[in-house]
Amino acid sequence: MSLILAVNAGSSSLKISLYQRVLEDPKAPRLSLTSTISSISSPPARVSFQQHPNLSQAARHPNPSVPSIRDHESAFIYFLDRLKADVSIDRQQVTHICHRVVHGGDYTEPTVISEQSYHHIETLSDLAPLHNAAALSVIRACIHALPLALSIAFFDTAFHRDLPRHVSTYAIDQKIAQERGLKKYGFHGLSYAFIIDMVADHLHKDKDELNIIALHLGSGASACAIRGGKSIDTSMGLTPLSGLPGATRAGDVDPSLIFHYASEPLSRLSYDSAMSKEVHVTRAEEILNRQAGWKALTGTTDFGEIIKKADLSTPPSVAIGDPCTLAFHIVLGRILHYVGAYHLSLRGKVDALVFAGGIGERSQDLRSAIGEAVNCLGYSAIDEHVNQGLEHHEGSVVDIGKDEGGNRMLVCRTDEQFEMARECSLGDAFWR
Ligand SMILES: Nc1ncnc2c1ncn2[C@@H]1O[C@H](COP(=O)(O)OP(=O)(O)O)[C@@H](O)[C@H]1O
Ligand SMILES: CC(=O)OP(=O)(O)O
Ligand SMILES: [Mg+2]
Repeated sequence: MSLILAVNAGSSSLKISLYQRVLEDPKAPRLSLTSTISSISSPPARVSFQQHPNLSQAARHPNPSVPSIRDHESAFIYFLDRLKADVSIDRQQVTHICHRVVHGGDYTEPTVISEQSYHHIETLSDLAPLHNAAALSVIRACIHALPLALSIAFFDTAFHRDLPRHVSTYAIDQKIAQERGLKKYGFHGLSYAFIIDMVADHLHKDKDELNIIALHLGSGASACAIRGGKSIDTSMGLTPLSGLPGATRAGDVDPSLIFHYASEPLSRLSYDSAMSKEVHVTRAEEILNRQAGWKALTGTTDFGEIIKKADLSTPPSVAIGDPCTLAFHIVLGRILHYVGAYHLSLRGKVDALVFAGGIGERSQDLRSAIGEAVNCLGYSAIDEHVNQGLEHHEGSVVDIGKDEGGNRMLVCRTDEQFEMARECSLGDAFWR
């Protein structure tokens, strides 16, 4: 039996799933166990560890906190210890390990980790300061613990490889842009690839005829306009900083803001934090990636907490005094900005608006507020009964719209680990 381990180092979490490859049906690897270690960036980290067949049962228990987890590497080592102690799986059966690597630069296909590809990912660390170095620390730990397994990197950027040139090009000197690879790359691609598959299936449409606006809203948040199953625009850019605000990321600001924000010179410095020991980021990147976002506005990275405290009945036109209400409206307003723009990019031919990610899947209040605003564009009104009780609905995609006449409103329980395991299982080159 071949086991595929899929590891997803997000900015605030480490999600790991173990699958069995099914020879007769390689596009459907079978889940054996899954673990999520969340709040890594705002300790104590919380851990869920669920084994098949008790997956949904275990999900109902609160996740215990584990103070010894300080970063992605210690989170992964904790997972390996649990695997050894709690599960009777022979680790030698893990033949393939899939790693989500956020920035792949000009690598647009899944790539076996070698000295050369490792170095390539390392050189891109400055372009994904919350991600690439963390993923590399887990890759090293994996190679150490499971030296015989094949480690493969799957890139978030790959999905956006065919962005139209006028979308991916910044209005700067093109000679410098090309020499240094300064363009819009886009991220959350594994999630968008999964979403397209699941939504096409749900709507009984061919993937290459599917037009959707997808919102991946988590600690990092992005929007994507998808036409004919392909990304035609997305809100993140050269790095995962631009576009929507995130837990600790500012999202779009006037680029000149940073020169007025910091009083000290913005010199290059070696940033030594528990999250990413080796990344060299400028002070500007440090401020905009780690000291901003809704954490800077409210003191918490947890958007669920913010929504609980916000006064959602206050319309944004009224002066907002309280930070949680302000943070909620900033996030809502920026999301609507992209939905409106992408509705136009797709010339109004949109099959569905899709919510995904930790916040998109869990925040009924944010979905309600977005639903109310986009109704004027022909999107179906939200069925609050379904929207508020999503946990009672099984499956990867749930319709939260009231009528099937308008553009559909869907929630997709995205699964980047499954997407990697599927691509790995289908990739003949990895099984020779
Ligand atoms: N009930 C909830 N309502 C709204 N947001 C939530 C809720 N539970 C968790 N979240 C948010 O989801 C985020 C994690 O999303 P996720 O997509 O898993 O993160 P990552 O970006 O690390 O992959 C948390 O930072 C938190 O803000
Ligand atoms: C690209 C990105 O921001 O990813 P995540 O949301 O997992 O941190
Ligand atoms: Mg994520």
